[in-house]
Amino acid sequence: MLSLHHAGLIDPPSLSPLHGDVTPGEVLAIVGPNGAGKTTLLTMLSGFRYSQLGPVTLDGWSLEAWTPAALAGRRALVAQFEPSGFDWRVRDLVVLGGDPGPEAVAEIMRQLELACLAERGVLSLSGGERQRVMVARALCQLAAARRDQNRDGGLLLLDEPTSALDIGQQQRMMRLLRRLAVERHMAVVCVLHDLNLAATYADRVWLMAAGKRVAHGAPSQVLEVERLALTYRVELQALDRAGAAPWLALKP
Ligand SMILES: Nc1ncnc2c1ncn2[C@@H]1O[C@H](COP(=O)(O)OP(=O)(O)OP(=O)(O)O)[C@@H](O)[C@H]1O
Repeated sequence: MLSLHHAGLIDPPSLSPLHGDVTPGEVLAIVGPNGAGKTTLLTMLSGFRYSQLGPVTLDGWSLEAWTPAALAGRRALVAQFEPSGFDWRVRDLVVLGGDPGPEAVAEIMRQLELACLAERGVLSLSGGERQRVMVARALCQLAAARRDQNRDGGLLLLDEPTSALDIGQQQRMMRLLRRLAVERHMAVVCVLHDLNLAATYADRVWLMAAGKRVAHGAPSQVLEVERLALTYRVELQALDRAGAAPWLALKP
């Protein structure tokens, strides 16, 4: 379990103290306007940047206490902008962070519809294809560690993993993330700009604005039209869906 104990940052960008847990088996969506601090928060949750206030702990240990190798076996980050200098073959790139073996790699490639792209150079791929490759790489990293340590779980952090995907791929990506949480007992943290994806697939939502978490809870509690209108400075209309968070649409 990942826990924040009044964790935050002082340096610009600053993050106001946050308290809370991210638990295995759940999908947590982090939403908020541009510049709200979502990527900064994800960087702190992943241990690439340490909290300057209270600690962030993973399974009871401060992230600072983890060695890079041990941490790489427990959490994987899919960043918003991945370096793409070298024209890796897709098959080689996906196992760069860890190789879980041919069967597991083939399964991950199948899940992300990459099998037919395995021999291609990554620079020749479309934006959406490349985005799926980076998710596959993170899944291979965690699967390799799970196999070596003979356990389930892991923390998967993704920064806007659907930003380049068509709606079909968005649905398949979000369904995959849900399955990984439920069936593999992973904790999935996902920065999303699409509030309807957050409403449909997340168990909980954190709404960020100006470096602060301004609301958190179930999607139906957090994603209220009035709150979003104020936070995003947007005019929205909500279409009711029985038992679920309303479907949000821009007013013309
Ligand atoms: N090194 C830095 N020095 C000063 N300000 C920074 C630095 N890095 C980021 N910022 C600022 O901190 C704020 C939060 O950035 P962050 O990338 O976390 O936002 P975000 O919510 O992920 O935004 P977006 O939705 O546009 O991706 C932004 O205003 C950004 O310009």
